[in-house]
Amino acid sequence: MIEDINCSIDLTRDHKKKSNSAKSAAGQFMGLDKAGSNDQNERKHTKNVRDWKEVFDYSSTGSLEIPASDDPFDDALLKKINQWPENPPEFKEASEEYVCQTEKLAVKLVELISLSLGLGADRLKGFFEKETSFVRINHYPPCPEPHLALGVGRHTDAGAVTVLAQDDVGGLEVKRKTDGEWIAVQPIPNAYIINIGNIMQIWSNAEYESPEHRAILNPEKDRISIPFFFNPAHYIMVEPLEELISDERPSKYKAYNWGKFFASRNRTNLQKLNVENIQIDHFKVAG
Ligand SMILES: O=C(O)CCC(=O)C(=O)O
Ligand SMILES: [Fe+2]
Repeated sequence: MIEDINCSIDLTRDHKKKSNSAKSAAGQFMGLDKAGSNDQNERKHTKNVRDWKEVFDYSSTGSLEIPASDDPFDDALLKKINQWPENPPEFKEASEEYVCQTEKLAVKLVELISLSLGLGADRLKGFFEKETSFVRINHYPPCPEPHLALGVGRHTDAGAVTVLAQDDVGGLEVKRKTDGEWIAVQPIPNAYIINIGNIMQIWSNAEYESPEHRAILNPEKDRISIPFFFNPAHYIMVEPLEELISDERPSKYKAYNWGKFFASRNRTNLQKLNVENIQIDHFKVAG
């Protein structure tokens, strides 16, 4: 992937140790937007090419506590509170019920993954105590020139696991590792797509891998997809689980702070940069 990028941000500092001095900055939350301006109309972009979409985000717990910036020496925290539209009136309740049920599924999946790694079912539970999970409702409007844009550019999901619902339009593609070919993920009615995220890749010391994926556009039809990103607490240092490290299988990644990674991704999602945004490859142990 992106071997030649210099990551100038040091996310390897352990922020839990410094959290006593953290200043909490209250802010509003909608679409990870501290200014409180509803970002439903914002065109997000992945990998510095504008994505052809609008999004609506809400957290599973009603609010999120995350670092105010990706500066490793800035201990300020930001509390982002869900913002709900008045209409349709059922929207808030339906959305909250949706995330409540989806989260139960994500918890179960993480337990099963944990068992599959030869660990106890609850081994990963503690990481999610002050979780930063959220639902994103993606709306991709029809695109008159679909070959010139992407709904979401290629990326891997940053969190632990993603539970993704999509409508019947189709557009999600996953990159096949063997030949780099983009393969369409056909919508299956009433079925979720489960995506392994970067954090699970690292916890499992690459026993699991987070696949690269993207969403292409349709010239005529709107498309909706709804990922639930199951994410740990902001202060968690992400690193391979010690039970999975041995002389035969040394740790493949350096530890990094989840909250700072998250803040960095959010910042670079909103800027036009000359480099691509931060990737877990930056934390790969050389050699
Ligand atoms: O629209 C989709 O199917 C995928 C969306 C996605 O990958 C994301 O929001 O991270
Ligand atoms: Fe994704």
